[in-house]
This record gives sequence, structure tokens and C-alpha cells, in this order.
Amino acid sequence: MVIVEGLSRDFGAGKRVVHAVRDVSFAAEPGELVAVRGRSGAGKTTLLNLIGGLDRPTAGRVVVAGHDITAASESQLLELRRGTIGFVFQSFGLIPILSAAENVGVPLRLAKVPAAQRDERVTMLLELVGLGAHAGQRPYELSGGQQQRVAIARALANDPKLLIADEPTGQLDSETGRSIMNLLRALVRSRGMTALVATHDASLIDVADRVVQLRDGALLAPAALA
Ligand SMILES: Nc1ncnc2c1ncn2[C@@H]1O[C@H](COP(=O)(O)OP(=O)(O)OP(=O)(O)O)[C@@H](O)[C@H]1O
Repeated sequence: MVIVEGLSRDFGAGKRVVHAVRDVSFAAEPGELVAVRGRSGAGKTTLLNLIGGLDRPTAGRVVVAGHDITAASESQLLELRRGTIGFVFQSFGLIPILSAAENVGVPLRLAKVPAAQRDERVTMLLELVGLGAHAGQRPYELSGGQQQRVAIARALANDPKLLIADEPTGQLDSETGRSIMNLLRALVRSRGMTALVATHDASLIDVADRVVQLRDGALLAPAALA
């Protein structure tokens, strides 16, 4: 489902070059939730941005659901980000003037899904994340955990094969964070997606099927994991 081969990303050049991601290779299967761990600055965000086609690597290759992300044109990338890959961010990224339902409906509008079908799908997605009763509320009327559930429903709108979540629990208390991770876990299993979730919260690692650990941009061998 996701194949990462020899991926590297440098920022800057000469003496000031930063090797944010160094020769990283791994694969993730459908139905698998992979936690990407590492200290601040280890390269988690850079790695996820490369896999999601938000950034281009210095070297290496990423294949998602058979599409070579690294060889894709800008318009192909846009297409992939709209249909094949869903994103969830630490800061939720909801549009404040839109209701929960309208936020979830945004990707469906962009994909020109007819209104009746869109409404039906939005209702289903909000039910799926446990927010059926909150469809009409705006983000500021929802708790942090509820806002992240709306963001997850929105990321699922176009039925992605890959869900990328960068510190999705970073702004949440530990109990709410765990419920969000458990929700992701359940969604990944039931929908057969792959999820890559960056977190530095060690207490959430047991929710993952597998851990990819970065240190200074490089992957630690499983034997070195502790
Ligand atoms: N656009 C950029 N220009 C220059 N350096 C960058 C850029 N983006 C990231 N870096 C550097 O690359 C390294 C990895 O950063 P990255 O944000 O991927 O780490 P992270 O593991 O996600 O950290 P955090 O947990 O703090 O978000 C850091 O040294 C960072 O300063």
C-alpha cells in the first residue's frame, strides 16, 4: 500500500545543510496503523509531508496505492491529495465559519459530489466519528477532541487509501488523545486503510500495529527500538 524507498530530504546547502530525512525505507500494509516516533526535530513532519506529496524528496521514492508520488506532476499530486490520501493535523484545520457538517462536506464539494449524495455521506461520516448529534455546531462550539473528530471525518470524506496524521493528539489531554487514537485504530481496521501517525507521546504507541522510529532523520533498526 505504502512503499518508501531510500527517501532523503535535505534543507539548505553547503555547511548549513540539514539532513531532515536520511535514506528511510519501509512499507505499510492496508489495515495497518504505523506510529512514526522520534524527538522534536527527528524528521517526523518532513517524512509525512514527503509521503503525502506535500514536499519533494532530495532522493528516493514513495509509492502510495500504486502511484509513484515522487514522479507525479503537480496536478496529479493535487488529485492524489484529494482522493487517495487524507490528512489530519495537530491544529485540526477546520474552517471556523462552517458547521461540523459543512466542514466535512468541503472535500465532497471540491470533488463535485451531488448535494443529496453529499448530505448522506456527511451524515454517515459524522455518525462514524460519534458526532451525529453535533452536525450543526461550529468548531468553537465543540471541544478539542470533537474538533479533531470532525477533522478525521473530513479526512475520510473521499475514502482515502492512506491517512496521514501529524501529531493528531498534540493539542488534546491524554484521555481525549487516547480516544482519538483508538478511533483511528478502529477506522483503519474497519476500512482497510493504512494510517501513518506521527506522535511523540509514548503512551499512545500501544495503539499502533508497528512503530517507525526516527533519530536525526534516520530510521532506527527494530532491534534498536526501546
Ligand atoms: N523548511 C525547512 N527549512 C529548513 N529546515 C527545516 C525545514 N523543515 C524542517 N527543517 C529541519 O528538519 C529537521 C526535521 O524537522 P521536522 O519538523 O520534520 O521534525 P519533527 O520530528 O516533525 O519535529 P516536531 O516533533 O518538533 O514537529 C529539523 O532539524 C528542522 O529544523
